[in-house]
Amino acid sequence: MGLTSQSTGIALLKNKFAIEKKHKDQIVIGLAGNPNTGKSTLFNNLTGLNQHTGNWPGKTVTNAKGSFSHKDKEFLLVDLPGTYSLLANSVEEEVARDFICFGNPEITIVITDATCLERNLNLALQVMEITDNVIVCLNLMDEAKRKGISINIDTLEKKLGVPVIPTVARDGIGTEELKETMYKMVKGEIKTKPLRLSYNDKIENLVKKIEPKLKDTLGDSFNTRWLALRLIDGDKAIIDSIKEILNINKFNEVEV
Ligand SMILES: Nc1nc2c(ncn2[C@@H]2O[C@H](COP(=O)(O)OP(=O)(O)OP(=O)(O)O)[C@@H](O)[C@H]2O)c(=O)[nH]1
Ligand SMILES: [Mg+2]
Repeated sequence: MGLTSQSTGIALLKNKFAIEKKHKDQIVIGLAGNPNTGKSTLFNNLTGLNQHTGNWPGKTVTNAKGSFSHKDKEFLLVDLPGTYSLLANSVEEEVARDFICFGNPEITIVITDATCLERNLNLALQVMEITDNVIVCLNLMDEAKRKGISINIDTLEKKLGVPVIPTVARDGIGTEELKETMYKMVKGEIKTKPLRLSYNDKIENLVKKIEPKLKDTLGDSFNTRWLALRLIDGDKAIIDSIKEILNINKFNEVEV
């Protein structure tokens, strides 16, 4: 048996989180957000009756996916479990994080509650550390308005370096703008420059040492800077995932 990319640990890990597409041109979009921010409402607005639910492989966490078309593109939307962070403190956080990191969605939309933006931006910043292709959706804008909260969308967009779209998902407001933004991002007409946290010299030096080794092993498929930071954190779930890749590789080499 030859060692093909299909039989390596990297491919197996990717397959674990890969979303089954109806056809290869479907564009996979992850929908992340804190609990109760309107993710499912937005998911229902966008996908209507074209939905399927099941479970994430090996987990009791529900996996809802649905499709919709906009212009000449078809999108496959994945409603991720509601989480406050991606630190993998719970099975929901682990699923959301592993999907964003290993499932390679082309875009991740972070739905935030505009009435308590500060808390919600924590998750958005974590997602923006993993991937460049992020859209921040400011939902519950009606509630924010009722509470006298006003948000300067342009300033927020400039600071975050990714598109920010205000919505009232319950009334379908902002959905068209969101679809158009996804479309333009896929077409390469919108370029992002996500705000990234910078760490002290000690950590950055460690990243410089670890990242090339990860690149040698994993190639360009994953965000190796982010993985290096997790290793420095001593993040057990990520260490296990990387061990899984290495063990499976060794196993395949024996089989060849
Ligand atoms: N006022 C207002 N209510 C909204 C809006 N979007 C969603 N809701 C309501 O907020 C509640 C929560 O919405 P869901 O779509 O279930 O939120 P979720 O993020 O999927 O929640 P979890 O899956 O439990 O994390 C529901 O009662 C919705 O009708 C909005 O823009 N404005
Ligand atoms: Mg939901």
